Amino acid sequence: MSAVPSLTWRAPRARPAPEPFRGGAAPDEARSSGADRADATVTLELEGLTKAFGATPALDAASLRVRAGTVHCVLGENGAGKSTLCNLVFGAHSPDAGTMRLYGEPYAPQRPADALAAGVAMVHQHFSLVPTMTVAENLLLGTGLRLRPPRRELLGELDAVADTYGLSLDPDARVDALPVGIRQQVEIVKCLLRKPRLLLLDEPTGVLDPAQIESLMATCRRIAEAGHAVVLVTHKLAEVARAGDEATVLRGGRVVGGGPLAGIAQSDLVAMMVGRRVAELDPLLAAGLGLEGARPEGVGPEGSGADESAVDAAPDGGGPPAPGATVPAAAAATSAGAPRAAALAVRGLTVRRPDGTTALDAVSLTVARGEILGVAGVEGNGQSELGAVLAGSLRARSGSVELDGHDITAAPPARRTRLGLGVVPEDRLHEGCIGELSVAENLFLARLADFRRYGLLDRRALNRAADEVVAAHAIRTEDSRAPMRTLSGGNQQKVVLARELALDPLVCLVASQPTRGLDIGAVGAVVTRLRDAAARGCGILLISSELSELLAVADRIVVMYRGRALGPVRTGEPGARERLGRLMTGADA
Ligand SMILES: Nc1ncnc2c1ncn2[C@@H]1O[C@H](COP(=O)(O)OP(=O)(O)OP(=O)(O)O)[C@@H](O)[C@H]1O
Repeated sequence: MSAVPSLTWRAPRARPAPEPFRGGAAPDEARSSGADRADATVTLELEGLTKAFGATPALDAASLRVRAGTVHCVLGENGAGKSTLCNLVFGAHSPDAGTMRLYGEPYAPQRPADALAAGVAMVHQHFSLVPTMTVAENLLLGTGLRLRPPRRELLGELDAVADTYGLSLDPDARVDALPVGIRQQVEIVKCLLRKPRLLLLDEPTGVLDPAQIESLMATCRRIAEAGHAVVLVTHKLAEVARAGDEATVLRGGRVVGGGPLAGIAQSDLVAMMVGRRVAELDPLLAAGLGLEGARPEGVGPEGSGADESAVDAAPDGGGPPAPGATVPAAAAATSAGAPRAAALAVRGLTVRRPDGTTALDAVSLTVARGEILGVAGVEGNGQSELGAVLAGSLRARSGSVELDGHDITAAPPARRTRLGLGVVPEDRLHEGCIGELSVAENLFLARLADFRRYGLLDRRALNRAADEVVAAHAIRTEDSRAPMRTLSGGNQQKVVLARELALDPLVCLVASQPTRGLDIGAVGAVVTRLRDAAARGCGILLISSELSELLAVADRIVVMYRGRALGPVRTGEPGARERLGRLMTGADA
């Protein structure tokens, strides 16, 4: 284990007096006069805020103060109550007990419209845009019916946002044709157009690429420097370091610590988040958190002997280790010289988008048994389409896909699953699970027939089996019979991963952004499970926007650039990160 990568908190900033939000006046007069009367240095004050969902205590007597002119980070494990806190402030839920004050005035929003009228805007974990409408139509919807400005005015305001924050959008693009990172930017711009005094950002960076994250962090700083406030929910300490002034850490719904970041050591912050002292942070965990320098330069998984001659060089011969064989992770990737069977072979995949542009351009790649092949790239270069074609939800124009020697090019998803293809989709909520079904049903979605007795579903056996998986994967739910939609975002992700990793047989796992939204401990657990699966002979295609994570986990990495698969780059070779960076920007394409 190596030491925690060095990370310095920024010094606290001088706090300028609140001033009108750049680009326009406050939405209503009452707001600014309220602010004048009250303690202008505190934007939001929560006192004893409590919320339970049935028997589940989501937030337990939480108190915190968000000062004007600051970015206040809210941190904690999956299910700690972070989204619940934001939803209470945004009026999406009502507290069971406790009080809120906004700029010193009593504040009790009954619905999001009340919060918006008070100058509080929120970017949710999950998208709230209408996919079949254009960006402009969505933004017009976002302004509310009463104050709906004409399109001309909207375009002017979009220009102002672009000037101030560097976030420019094509107003005529249809939302469903946009990559997820750009969709998230539309959500953010929708909030900025409201000129909020308090912006709540609930894990906004999961779908953003590094440049977009940097631009969002700069946006947070600009809002704070204009005297307003941002509540930033994140699992990434690098973002806390980049943009935060103060932090509050939640665990099990309770505030367990926090304060100005200048006065908190990073190790103390991590200890507060996970509930125990962590002397050293595993580089893999650090990578999952987006901390740069998590792994020494050019050092990949030990002894990686994966074939690096060409993207589509298919190893042949050499069977997988026996299922369940306890091969150390590094050893599975080793077998230097011994060619290994292809778990997945993709040849010449070509996909065109509805607008005629090329999403995949003759992509060929091979994932060997026991290998973790990473797929890197700036968002929107074909990674999503590659994942969708492999999952069977998108048809390629030409090319072929073979799983363990079986042609699955035109196979429906169920046949792919039967043959041993696990899929963790990018959009877990809409494609990975069914919100209205129970956690247990979601965990065994493809295997419900195994629990049939006398033609009926043996729910008791199903729930018992689910309880075991829930415990093994540290999924936070009161009951495995609870509807999936009641789980926190990170816990939904854990369910999808647990289900796909339990497939039998599991020949290949296509995992798109599998650690997105996971807390510090869960990222480490996922990385370990992926390595264990590879050690058992499963091939893993790991599509991730976290280059550090790919460098830490994968044997080889291909880069998607304008629909082409470039590379591969072996993670162990010196200068791997630089080479990948050049491929991602097209410099070496
Ligand atoms: N609508 C709901 N119905 C039932 N339980 C809920 C609901 N919303 C949240 N919960 C529960 O409240 C607890 C806190 O959830 P919350 O979404 O606030 O966590 P979080 O800290 O945001 O987690 P994550 O990092 O995974 O997003 C969890 O146990 C969750 O299952």
